[in-house]
Amino acid sequence: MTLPAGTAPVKAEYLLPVTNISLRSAPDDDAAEGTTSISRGQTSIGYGDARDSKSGPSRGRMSKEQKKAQRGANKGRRFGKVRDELDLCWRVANGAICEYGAECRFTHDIAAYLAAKAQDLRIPDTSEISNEPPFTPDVTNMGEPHPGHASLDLSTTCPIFAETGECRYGFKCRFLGGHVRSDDSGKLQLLRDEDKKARAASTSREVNFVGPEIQKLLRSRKYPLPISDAYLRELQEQADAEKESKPAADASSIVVAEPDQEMELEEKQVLVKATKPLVEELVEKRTGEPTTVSQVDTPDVPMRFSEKKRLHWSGKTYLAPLTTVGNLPFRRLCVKYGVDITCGEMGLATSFLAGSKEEWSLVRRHPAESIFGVQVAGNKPSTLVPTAEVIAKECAGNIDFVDVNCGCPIDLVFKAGSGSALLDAPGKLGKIVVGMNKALGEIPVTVKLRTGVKDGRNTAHKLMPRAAVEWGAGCITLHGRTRQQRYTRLADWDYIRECVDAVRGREADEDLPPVPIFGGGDCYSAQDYWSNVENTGVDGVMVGRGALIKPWIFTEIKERREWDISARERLDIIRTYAEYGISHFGSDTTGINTTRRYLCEALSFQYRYVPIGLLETLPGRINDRAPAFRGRDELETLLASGDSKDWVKISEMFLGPAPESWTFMPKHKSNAYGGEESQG
Ligand SMILES: Cc1cc2nc3c(=O)[nH]c(=O)nc-3n(C[C@H](O)[C@H](O)[C@H](O)COP(=O)(O)O)c2cc1C
Repeated sequence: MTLPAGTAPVKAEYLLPVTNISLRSAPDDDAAEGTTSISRGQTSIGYGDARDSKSGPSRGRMSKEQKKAQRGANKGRRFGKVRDELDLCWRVANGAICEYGAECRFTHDIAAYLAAKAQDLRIPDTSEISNEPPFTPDVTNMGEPHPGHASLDLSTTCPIFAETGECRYGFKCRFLGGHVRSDDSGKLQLLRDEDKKARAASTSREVNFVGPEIQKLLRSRKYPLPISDAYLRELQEQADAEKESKPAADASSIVVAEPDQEMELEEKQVLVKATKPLVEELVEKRTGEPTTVSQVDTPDVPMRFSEKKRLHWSGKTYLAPLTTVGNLPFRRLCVKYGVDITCGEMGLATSFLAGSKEEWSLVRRHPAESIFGVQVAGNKPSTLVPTAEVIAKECAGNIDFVDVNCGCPIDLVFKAGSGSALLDAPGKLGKIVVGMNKALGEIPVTVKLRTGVKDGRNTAHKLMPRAAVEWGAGCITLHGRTRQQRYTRLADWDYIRECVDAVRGREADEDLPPVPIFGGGDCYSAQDYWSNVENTGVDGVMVGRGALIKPWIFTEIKERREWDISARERLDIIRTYAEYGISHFGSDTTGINTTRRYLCEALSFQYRYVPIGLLETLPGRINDRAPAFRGRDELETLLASGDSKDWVKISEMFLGPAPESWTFMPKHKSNAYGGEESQG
């Protein structure tokens, strides 16, 4: 049988009978990039929030394309919290005394709370998993029920307690039986493992908690920002001076003007002045030779470029920043499978400065993430530079780089002049990168670009040499697509090679050592990875969807092999994700169901993997559409299901039954679980 071009070459024996042969509907990665994010509060627009958000354009005001893009997508994705029936006071839950006493609005009655609480959970070991339905044992069967408290299973293991020697969820934990015992009087006591606690302090504790006090200071604009203030004053003074001295400007000394670029002449002149001392410092640092021009730095800007850390990233693997799905548990999973560099989800500078709790949660890092950065988006120095300064101060010692998003394609971000709009505003971008470099002290600034805004009008080859040589970017990543281009067309790796050449040429002219350059787009196998490195001269490939669909891709890349992973091994990955999710989101009822939601988001990518053992030719390709196929066993078939009800079923193997009140709204209406969408 001949399959249509662009179809994954699945061997005949795995294809479903001819009458059933249909291609799976093409996954919409544009929608995924644009609509996966949860609403992170009013001040915040994540990659996906733009269209999910109430503040997005009304349908009446949308363009034809916007309306088309929305068709079939779940616009108002909201994920409510699932709570216990009785709400136990947090202090009492941790064995402490609540100062509010009888006035507290939460219950202090532990026995009553436990009587109403859903029963303990147990995450089955993979050795208990079979390849046939029901696959996992009934996790609601309790191994060792507590004689006095029916909801407690003394045989269970709490992933947080097992890792850190204590569980911050105390009596609220859904694995409570794993860290509670009755004392002689029959009273329940929470357990602690002091040795493990001490050991875990450096290996398991997440870092970069920016708490309510700092958030409040930011909200009230009382957070001190001396470096940003000095830099912004400097820019302002230069702008004023330029205005006064008009038309004295010598246009020949000004940075290359692009006919289609929106930057004003004045703005460019300011940039030239503002960046000059920094360029000289950089040249001196990278060549070891003194420059001829004066290089006195602004006295109230303490950090000099010469103190910047250089990034030695050549040969390292890099997981792309991925809103919603690139959360901490997922990044940790990719570290387990070999990734070296991880980057948090995009956060908005304005939301960081507004003290948004949700935005500040994006800077959290797991100690397993050995090279970790935070990504910010914004449209001007006056928001991005202060954001960098706060990050440098609050995350000191726990952050390896800050990345500027110059690629986000979504309308609300683009129209505000942020994300990919910066590709057409080199003057502004230069001021942003230079200012952030100052504000960040020794922490490097990196930039992530698309090739350009419009098809046929690439700009990256002009921006990248300037970012490397003039603005002091510590690393550049280039996604080989324009803003306009959709994921259905392949990334332009030839152009990526041109951009690498342009940077290397400029560095050679200035006698500067190379900054690392990562290319990105469509990498789905070790073969893709290494051929892109060899053919284009990039230092590495940033992997996005390839890692979402097959988180083990980093092992393949490192070991230069294609891994015919079994369904059971994949289930092991899912189990690990569930454990990491609980560690991060919490082991109480709310945390379990938040983990379930993000696990389902992860599965909404993982189901797309067509096992390579089923293919006629290797390697698999990311853009191939899968015909309807069955796996080598029923478990493999289940893992290939695009039905969100199956993703929930898989989550139930590890997280217990989904509560009735729980809903999951995937990106497409057609397969919503639990909500109205699924019923109508
Ligand atoms: C679901 C999703 C979320 C994304 N979120 C971000 C983001 O927060 N910041 C960013 O710079 N790029 C984001 N991107 C783009 C990726 O980082 C990457 O550049 C792009 O997917 C191309 O790489 P790939 O072909 O390997 O997926 C996102 C992409 C997807 C599919």
